[in-house]
Amino acid sequence: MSAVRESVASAARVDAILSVRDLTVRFGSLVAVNGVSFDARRGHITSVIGPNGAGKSSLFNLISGAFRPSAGRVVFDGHKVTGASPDRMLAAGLARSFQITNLFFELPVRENLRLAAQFLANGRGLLRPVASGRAALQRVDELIERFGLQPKADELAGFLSHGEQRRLEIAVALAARPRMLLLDEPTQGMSHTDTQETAAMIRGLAAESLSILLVEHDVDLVMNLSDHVVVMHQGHKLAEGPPQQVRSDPAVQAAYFGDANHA
Ligand SMILES: Nc1ncnc2c1ncn2[C@@H]1O[C@H](COP(=O)(O)OP(=O)(O)OP(=O)(O)O)[C@@H](O)[C@H]1O
Repeated sequence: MSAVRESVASAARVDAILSVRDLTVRFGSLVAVNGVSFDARRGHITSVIGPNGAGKSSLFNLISGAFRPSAGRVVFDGHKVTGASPDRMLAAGLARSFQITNLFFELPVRENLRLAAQFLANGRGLLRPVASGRAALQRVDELIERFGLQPKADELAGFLSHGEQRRLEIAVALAARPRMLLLDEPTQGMSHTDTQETAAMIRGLAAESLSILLVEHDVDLVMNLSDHVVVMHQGHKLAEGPPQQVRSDPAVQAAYFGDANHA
């Protein structure tokens, strides 16, 4: 490798908050994710797209620690976190929001946020304090305002609308001040208006230096939001690059947009 290429490669590495290398997961004879490598840069919105069954959710689950890879590694902020549980990932600064899985429906909105701001789970069902009660309450107030949840703050999470629950889910993921947020289809099941609001919210978070990895079906949303797009197809990485470059890549058009047009 030439000196210039080497220094460019090294600059890219310095800027990467998340590096995925040769990540692979097999389910029996099916290789759902097959040797996938990419970097997500600090403060950027990186998105993973691909047609149905491409391996997006499996990749998300591998990165967030829900699945253990058959091979490959995940490095977050310089630390190897391959196969670490979601709780350990959160403690390291990598939060995930996966549909509506982090909410206590029988508790008020405010209490859901307070628990997430004050404690981290340790994977054995035990909670360890990470912020004082006062600091946690301050964080809760910030998040309630930030996510427009003031009118709902004292309602039970189970009584919120679907869109509000998705918003609260993201607020809960952010309560412990992670440096990176993984989002799996954050606008799934949302109205057009809620989708636009969520997109603006994601953009706002990135503008405040939060690094974001988005796994998403909605091509237009991804193309509008992302700094960098990774396209998956049949478990492999098919292409990656800035949105416009990826959109015009003939292999992507054939494999992805062709399929999408006929979906
Ligand atoms: N836990 C599992 N056990 C067995 N096979 C699985 C499992 N999870 C996913 N698969 C298979 O792996 C392949 C990739 O699935 P995955 O859900 O990762 O794709 P996707 O791109 O997220 O698809 P979609 O957009 O439809 O959600 C599919 O063939 C799926 O059936």
